[in-house]
Amino acid sequence: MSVAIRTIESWTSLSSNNTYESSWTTLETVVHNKLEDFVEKQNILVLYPALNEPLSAKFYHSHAYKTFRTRSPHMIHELIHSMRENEEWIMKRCGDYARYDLRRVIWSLSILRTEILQNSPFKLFYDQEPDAKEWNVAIKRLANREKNQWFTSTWLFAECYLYRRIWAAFRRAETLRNFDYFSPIKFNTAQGLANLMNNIVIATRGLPLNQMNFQLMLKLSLWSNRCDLSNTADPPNDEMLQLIDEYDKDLIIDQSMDVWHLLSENKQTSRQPIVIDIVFDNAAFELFSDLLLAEYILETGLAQKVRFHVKSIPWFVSDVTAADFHWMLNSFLRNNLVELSAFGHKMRSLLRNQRLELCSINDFWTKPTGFSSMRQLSPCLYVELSFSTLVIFKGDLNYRKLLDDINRSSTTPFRDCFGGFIPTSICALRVIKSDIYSGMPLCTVDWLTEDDPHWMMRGEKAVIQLAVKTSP
Ligand SMILES: O=P(O)(O)OC[C@@]1(O)O[C@H](CO)[C@@H](O)[C@@H]1O
Repeated sequence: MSVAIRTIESWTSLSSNNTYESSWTTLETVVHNKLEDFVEKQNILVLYPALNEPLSAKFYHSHAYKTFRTRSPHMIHELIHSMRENEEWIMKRCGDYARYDLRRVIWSLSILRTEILQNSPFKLFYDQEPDAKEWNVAIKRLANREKNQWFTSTWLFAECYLYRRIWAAFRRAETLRNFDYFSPIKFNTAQGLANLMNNIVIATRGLPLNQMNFQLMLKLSLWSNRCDLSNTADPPNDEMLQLIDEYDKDLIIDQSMDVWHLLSENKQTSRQPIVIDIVFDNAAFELFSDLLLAEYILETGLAQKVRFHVKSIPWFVSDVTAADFHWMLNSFLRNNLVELSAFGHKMRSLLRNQRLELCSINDFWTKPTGFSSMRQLSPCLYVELSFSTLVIFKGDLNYRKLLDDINRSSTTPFRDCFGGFIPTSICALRVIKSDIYSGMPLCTVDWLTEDDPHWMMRGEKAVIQLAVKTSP
């Protein structure tokens, strides 16, 4: 969006003979015609996503289309800007030669940006990374079906490919191969929120075990998903904790009570130590609120262990990597704010006595596939999850992967959309940021869309959904 705004501004300042209004109208027509050209040339269908098909940018009225037309090119533009702006800082971390490597990386990123805007075919990976072969097989398979371009392939494949390409550009550079290029934005955001996090720590000390408090912690973790850094960059509200009840009006499906019943009944009956998994989404505030939820679950005996899952490479801008996790923990430990620092010490001791566990890195989480293929592609991970009482999937992308990114009718029951993926009971905490749904009340999506065709991209509405795995 802001890329378009910049173009508009520079154009209007050049055409000094025109009034602002007429230049604006002329420009709108130019932009519109250009868009029409693109739509026609690239065979974009001026339709909403087709039912029962995977989401794809080939549908003009879709978030996928918007992603590759504006969001992703803008994200790359911002990344280049951030690399330039942080050059000195990067050189301090990665050595003087990083200056030259940065030039090459920026050049590769600009090419990537152009490829998206021109809807070019996907290129193969020529790097030595263990997953390169697998990616190339998948790309060649798509090429055979003429679906190997940004706008014609599935959205999930293309967007995962985008982040794998960005990673490849940095991996090729000797001094930058282990540098997380999204870390400046993740670290700065987290640092700016220290006071808010400290206040929330104070307000949540010693919360007794009851349904209300459990729902509060679960919902805090849910609404923190509003604060990803790729889609909704708005900072969390200072009064977030106090506003949770008010946010209920935006909670379209709220199964938090069912989650409570599942866990509290399990606490009474289980003879085994109870394990719960959280598949993280975003770093900074969302990660903090997920840690708070884990702490509450352990303190109140709803589980004896909570395991965390992170991404193996920098992903979708703000997804949590192992380095982000450790960075955040250390930043708490070193913090001058007493309660935040005490929270850091508590987390560290829970990790040391293995009541919290950061699971070993698994590259399944960054594969361009939905979770229905986990059993086949990553059987050990599937088995590991099946020992858990509940897996909590955070965020929009995990939700899309749960549904295999297929646009089913919005009222299809949640569990019926998993394509057989049910290692254990599954809870999704998702702020809606894309055009895919399940288990929605009849007509809800139609009514919301009638009021505001872009509601699903705004990250204002949310769902808490649960699929219980019953014993065979
Ligand atoms: O997963 P998250 O952080 O909640 O969602 C972030 C997001 O930008 O990533 C996805 C792809 O762009 C979208 O589905 C979504 O809008």
